[in-house]
Amino acid sequence: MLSILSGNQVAKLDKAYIQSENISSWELMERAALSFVRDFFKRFQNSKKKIFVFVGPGNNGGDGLAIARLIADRGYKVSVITFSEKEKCSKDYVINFEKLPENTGVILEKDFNYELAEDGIVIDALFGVGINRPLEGVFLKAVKRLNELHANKIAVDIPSGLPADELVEGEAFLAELTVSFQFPKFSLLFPEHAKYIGELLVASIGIPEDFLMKFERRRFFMQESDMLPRHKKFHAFSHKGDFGRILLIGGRRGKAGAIILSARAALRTGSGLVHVWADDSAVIPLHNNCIEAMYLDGEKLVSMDDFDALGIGPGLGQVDVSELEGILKSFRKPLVLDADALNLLSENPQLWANLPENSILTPHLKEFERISGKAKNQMERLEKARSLASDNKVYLVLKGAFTCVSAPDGTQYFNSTGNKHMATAGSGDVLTGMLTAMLGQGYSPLDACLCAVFHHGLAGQVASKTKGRGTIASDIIESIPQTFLDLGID
Ligand SMILES: NC(=O)C1=CN([C@@H]2O[C@H](COP(=O)(O)OP(=O)(O)OC[C@H]3O[C@@H](n4cnc5c(N)ncnc54)[C@H](OP(=O)(O)O)[C@@H]3O)[C@@H](O)[C@H]2O)[C@@H](O)CC1
Ligand SMILES: Nc1ncnc2c1ncn2[C@@H]1O[C@H](COP(=O)(O)OP(=O)(O)O)[C@@H](O)[C@H]1O
Ligand SMILES: [K+]
Repeated sequence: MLSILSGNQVAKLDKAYIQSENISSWELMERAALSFVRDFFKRFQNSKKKIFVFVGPGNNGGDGLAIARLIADRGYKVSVITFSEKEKCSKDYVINFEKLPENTGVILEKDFNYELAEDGIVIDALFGVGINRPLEGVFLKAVKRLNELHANKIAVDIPSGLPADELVEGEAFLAELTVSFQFPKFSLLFPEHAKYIGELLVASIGIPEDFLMKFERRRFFMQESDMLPRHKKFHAFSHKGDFGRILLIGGRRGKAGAIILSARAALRTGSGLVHVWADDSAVIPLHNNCIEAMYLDGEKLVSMDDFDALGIGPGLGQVDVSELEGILKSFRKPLVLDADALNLLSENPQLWANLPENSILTPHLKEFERISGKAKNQMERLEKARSLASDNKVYLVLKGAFTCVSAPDGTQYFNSTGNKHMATAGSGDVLTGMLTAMLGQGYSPLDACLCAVFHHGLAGQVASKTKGRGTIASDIIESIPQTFLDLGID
């Protein structure tokens, strides 16, 4: 798994890796620059726009100089704007400065009049993870000016001004694209920083995942390569019982849609048998929209033990707390709690005691706030999520961009799939169905969380390729099978 290191671990990582590989720090910087340039040309190949690279005094500036050289080598017109005399800059900055081709325009800040082409491309290599105070002086002036400019703007490693692990103070570069090296810096995952980051790409510089794990094992960024080993394998003689018999509870008082979405998502995730326990108002919509699911009247339910997994909450409404308490007491395996079930939990904290260990809770930000109180910002929210998961021995799936799965052992896993088009009614119900399906198939709760969250995001990406902002939850469901095909999981 890909670890997310804190900014102050980067220099240590760098040092250990170059020692173990017997390469120079310059070579590692060259790899970073090469991988940036690869992503850069995916977007700007054949662009006639003028390119301006703004470099700071440290290794982020060094990256910028190497990037300027590599772009200029391909015949593009590049200007470098630097703010510091060479003597005050890092070793690899100096090496790369001296390697700049002669046709690169180098402008020292004091000669710089800030008349930049509106239709140019700006590459921000002022500061990376080594920033240790808010921007001020000439750097602040430059970033403010660049932020007013209608040019294409790309940040190297992290938009200058953002600290690697904390919330920004003051000004920062507003990028449309951020190419972060090796792993996303923690602060790039905060919703508060969305406007600075634009699209986020993570560019490998070749340091293996297990090498990163020597430095950090508390925060991970989920990768496609993590999926295959976590998925369950079925064989030629597998029967529908092996694919799980699940029960979804919700869809009460005219809110059938939510539980139908969950049921359809569970079936598309490969669930063998899907039962829906709702009230009478759901019978006709269920039969019309999901003929594969079985309707169940709670009155006639004999034993919960018949089910491999249970998902409860979508469209459940405000049921009596004793009903939820009864269900929790009679089902002793990990289950999935979402939506109204989470609201009941927040209003009736005594229910925590009845939650089976390793259950999965899937709040969005508002539901999470009801459970755990207001948080000042995402950092505080993530800490609350971590404590809630470990104090109560549950998996907490805090939904949103970069959904975070907090495990009972305190580890946090951030999702790398999904996009803004998933912010549509019912997409959370889809996730509940997928999670319950995987639990029912015998995935461990951790594997169910990681696989369901990852595939759910991928399905959103697949759906939005053709539907864009018109993507609806049903499109996400219909795209689930493609995600299994794409990842080679049969
Ligand atoms: N292993 C990896 O992942 C690799 C990482 N690589 C790259 O290295 C980058 C980290 O480089 P880095 O450590 O040299 O820090 P960097 O961000 O350039 O800034 C430090 C300089 O800025 C200064 N300074 C700080 N704040 C300031 C302020 N507000 N206003 C003014 N000055 C300020 C500070 O000096 P100070 O003033 O504190 O003495 C120092 O001179 C990383 O982000 C990535 O791009 C790749 O090359 C390959 C491998
Ligand atoms: N901007 C976004 N980027 C990625 N995923 C998103 C984004 N917005 C929402 N999602 C995903 O969509 C789902 C929305 O869930 P939720 O808010 O519970 O929706 P609903 O209650 O309508 O079913 C979550 O899984 C969330 O991670
Ligand atoms: K930068």
